[in-house]
Amino acid sequence: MLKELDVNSWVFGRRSSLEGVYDSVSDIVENVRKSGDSALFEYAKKFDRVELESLAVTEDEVEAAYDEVDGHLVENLIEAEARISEFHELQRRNDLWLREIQPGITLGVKTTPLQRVGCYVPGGRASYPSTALMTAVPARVAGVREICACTPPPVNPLTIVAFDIAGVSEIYRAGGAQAIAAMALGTDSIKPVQKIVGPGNVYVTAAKMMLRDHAEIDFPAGPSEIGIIADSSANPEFIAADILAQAEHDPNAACVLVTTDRSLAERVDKEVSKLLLNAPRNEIIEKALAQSGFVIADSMSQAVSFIDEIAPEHLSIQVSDSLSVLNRVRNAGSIFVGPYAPVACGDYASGTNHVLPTAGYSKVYSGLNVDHFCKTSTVQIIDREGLEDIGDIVETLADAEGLHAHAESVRIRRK
Ligand SMILES: NC(=O)c1ccc[n+]([C@@H]2O[C@H](COP(=O)([O-])OP(=O)(O)OC[C@H]3O[C@@H](n4cnc5c(N)ncnc54)[C@H](O)[C@@H]3O)[C@@H](O)[C@H]2O)c1
Ligand SMILES: N[C@H](CO)Cc1c[nH]c[nH+]1
Ligand SMILES: [Zn+2]
Repeated sequence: MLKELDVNSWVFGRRSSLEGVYDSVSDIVENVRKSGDSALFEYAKKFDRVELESLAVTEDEVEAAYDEVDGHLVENLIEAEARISEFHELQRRNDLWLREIQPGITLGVKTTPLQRVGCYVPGGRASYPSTALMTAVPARVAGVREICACTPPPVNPLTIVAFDIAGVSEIYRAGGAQAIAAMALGTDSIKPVQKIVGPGNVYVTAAKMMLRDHAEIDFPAGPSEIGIIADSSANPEFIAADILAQAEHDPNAACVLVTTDRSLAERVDKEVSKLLLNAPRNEIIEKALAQSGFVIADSMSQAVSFIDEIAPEHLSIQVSDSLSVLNRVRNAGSIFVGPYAPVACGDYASGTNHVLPTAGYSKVYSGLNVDHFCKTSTVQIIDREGLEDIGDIVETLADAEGLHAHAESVRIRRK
């Protein structure tokens, strides 16, 4: 079931799966640009098989959603929200910090939340109330005033409840590339946003990449991935369970086991086949496993460098000296250390964020956090004494650049 992989060609294949949908996504974007709301109604019928009556979810519908869902589920959502909020509160920066660098010169940084952001919450092959929390809670913690959200119809009432718990002010029934286009370009019903965050399938991710001139984005957060680094001390059943857990998201999901022990790879393979027999989403999993597999490394150092090349969305460390691997590894969206840290804990309830870069992008992007919803301005407070101190440098360098007016703006004050 799991085949041996070549790291380089696997990494290349992961990136190119997005390129395959750019043409169809650009048609969808153009249609939303031209026809706005009516394109959203049309695509809901075509892709989600829903005849929409309206795009916006009303306050009455939010109230009705609470009546529809089991109270026990709501309690669990509230508990998860509290854990996610607590971890994200720790990430908040001071609104303003100032430090006197020398007499007369004080420098600092002022942090300002974005005004209006859009959260995309997937809903094609599964519904994702947890992602409603993961996208909106950091925005709320950052202080964003207007948090709008799009998710494909029909919208699960639990997702509506999760939006409400997280503090979302506007919810729209729109999915896929068309939802991203609507939030980036605006339609009659959906006011454009400054930034779009949230995960989705290849269509959603391609649309985010294409519309970056109109709305800033978090990063490409496409089909789920797990990388596992393991040695002979690892439990093959636990590893197989983690593989299935990410594979069940999407036929384009991918799982890679990197190990120094070939016999572990064989045992994991057997466990995967066993677990698959009772997996309700086995059709999706089998497709995802077709682009998954294992890599045999000669040493733990080589295993770490393979993981760094793969740069997985999630990394599970299943080795005897896990802290040494944690210290050495550079590229992974979120890292799960030890046999009792399944990725599913981060998906729902440890408090960390599950919106993470995929397709090798954890080499350059961080997972979703409070900073994604803020921007900073540097500040300088300079008095006469401070200006006297740095005035010569400014005048000299400005003159050297031939920028007379720059130099003069200092000279005029020092007269
Ligand atoms: N990286 C992360 O942080 C993260 C987190 C959670 C989920 N995910 C991923 O999010 C994805 C969710 O995918 P999903 O499909 O369930 O939901 P989705 O909401 O991303 O996509 C559903 C939408 O895709 C569009 N679509 C479907 N087929 C299409 C086609 N042929 N052409 C154009 N558009 C089409 C439709 O508009 C539909 O509403 C999975 O890949 C999952 O692994 C990633
Ligand atoms: N594993 C997903 C990120 O790739 C997040 C998620 C949501 N629900 C379950 N899992
Ligand atoms: Zn998951």
